[in-house]
Amino acid sequence: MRRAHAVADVRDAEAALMRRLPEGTLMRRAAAGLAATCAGLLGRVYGSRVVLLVGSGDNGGDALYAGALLARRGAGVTAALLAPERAHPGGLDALRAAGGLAVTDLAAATRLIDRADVVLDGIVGIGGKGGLRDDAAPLAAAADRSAGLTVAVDLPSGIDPDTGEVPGAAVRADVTVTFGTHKPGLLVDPGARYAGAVRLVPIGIDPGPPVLEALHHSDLAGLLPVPGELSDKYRRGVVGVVAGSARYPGAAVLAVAGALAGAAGAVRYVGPAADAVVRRFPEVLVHAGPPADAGRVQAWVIGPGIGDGSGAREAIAQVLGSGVPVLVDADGLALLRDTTVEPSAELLLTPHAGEAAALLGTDRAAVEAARLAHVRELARARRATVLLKGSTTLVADPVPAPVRVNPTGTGWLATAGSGDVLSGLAGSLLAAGLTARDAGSVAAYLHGLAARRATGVPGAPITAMDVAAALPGAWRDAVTPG
Ligand SMILES: NC(=O)C1=CN([C@@H]2O[C@H](COP(=O)(O)OP(=O)(O)OC[C@H]3O[C@@H](n4cnc5c(N)ncnc54)[C@H](OP(=O)(O)O)[C@@H]3O)[C@@H](O)[C@H]2O)[C@@H](O)CC1
Ligand SMILES: Nc1ncnc2c1ncn2[C@@H]1O[C@H](COP(=O)(O)OP(=O)(O)O)[C@@H](O)[C@H]1O
Ligand SMILES: [K+]
Repeated sequence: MRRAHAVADVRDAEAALMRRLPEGTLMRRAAAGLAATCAGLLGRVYGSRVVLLVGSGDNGGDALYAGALLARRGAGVTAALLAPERAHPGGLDALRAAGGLAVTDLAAATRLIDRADVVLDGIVGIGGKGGLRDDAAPLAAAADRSAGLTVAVDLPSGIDPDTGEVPGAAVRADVTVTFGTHKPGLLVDPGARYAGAVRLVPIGIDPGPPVLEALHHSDLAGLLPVPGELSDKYRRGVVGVVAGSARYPGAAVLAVAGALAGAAGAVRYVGPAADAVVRRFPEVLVHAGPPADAGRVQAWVIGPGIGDGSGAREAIAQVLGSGVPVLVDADGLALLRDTTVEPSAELLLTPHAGEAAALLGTDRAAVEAARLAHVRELARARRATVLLKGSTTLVADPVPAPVRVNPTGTGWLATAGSGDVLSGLAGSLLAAGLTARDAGSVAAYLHGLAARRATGVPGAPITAMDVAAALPGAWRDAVTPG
């Protein structure tokens, strides 16, 4: 599991450790890790051109000490000082002693950035508030234009470390070297898009429980169910899928395709698209009446393509009161706004940003700009586990617990119907006995992995059915050791 901690906890942990260590130890550890990464990226340090963007805090100090280490190995290092009178004095002395230069003329610095092999962004780190200020923004733009690599110190300056919100201009990094632990803003979009490849340099701090966590490949084997000797199709769990309509039969087929690739022993389809479903998947049990009469299931998936007619309203009331976990997606989410039935078991909602916005009474752009805050708010307000789809899919519980962020996926997943496959898959895992939190995050992981397998490298358009077809391979991949 990859974990991210709140800035306040990082600061407390840093203070606790610093009381036990000689002054400057943590900064030296950070700078050494940073310099090692830069050296690796440069290949040959001697004769390379390195520009440091240095702000007024310790983030700039890290950049200066790392610059000093590179200068000692023969790099030409110049620091552009954004706040000359407040630049970290020890770092500045170290850089000068190693033969590096410091400039305060930011126009001259911009010209140096154009020709740099590596630009180190030490403008601001976890002490940053708001977007980049006016003097720093042109330097960030120059680094973006430059052919050299931009390496962010701790996090790209201008992104909010705790939330991933990007309120103004920000540095776009190719690589981020972060210290001690990940910061939530590095893993959640839009901030994650600015971070590039993230490398963690341990500095010995112990910041306690995380606020965010991402499943790692090695976590999957422990979470995915494996049938035992005594398993039969009912013991493995039956998932009921209420999806599709005469108008949208495809949604039923796609949700069922996802459900069949999950861990349930059987899939029971309920709705008017049974013919289309059975033609494609003869193994599915079908039922044309309401869900209450369909036979036993261990979890329901309801919503994709069901519309908002009276049958759909009746169906959502029935499944919410059924006593088994329910996943609500797509049209089902709109119906949830009017239903008065209290869920009788775990509830997992799988909105995209637009659907989450509608449930919260805000707009899509607001949700996309502050995904972490909105997923938490929706989980609290609806007393449900919420899986917010999109790039960096998030899964939040209604009770205080780290939010899960999905590390797999590709922009090619943004294709019609891929969400239906995801809801079927997650519902199947719910039926197999996973909690809503595990079912949602494991499904998102496998779904993203399947999409990557289907799209290949460097990537090409894929359909939702391609994603479903790639799920068994993704599952095998996920449980293969090492
Ligand atoms: N914690 C740890 O374990 C370790 C932390 N370490 C390092 O320390 C870093 C944190 O250092 P920090 O606390 O000095 O804050 P930092 O991020 O440099 O910036 C604060 C200054 O920036 C300014 N400023 C604010 N917003 C701004 C903006 N938008 N645009 C421009 N400027 C802005 C603000 O100044 P003012 O508002 O007064 O002008 C303030 O003085 C951390 O990220 C890591 O790199 C490591 O060395 C080792 C262990
Ligand atoms: N930019 C993106 N990067 C990665 N994945 C994305 C992106 N946009 C959407 N997705 C994923 O694609 C799927 C789309 O689901 P959804 O919006 O419900 O579409 P549909 O309703 O057509 O099935 C979700 O799994 C979502 O997380
Ligand atoms: K930075």
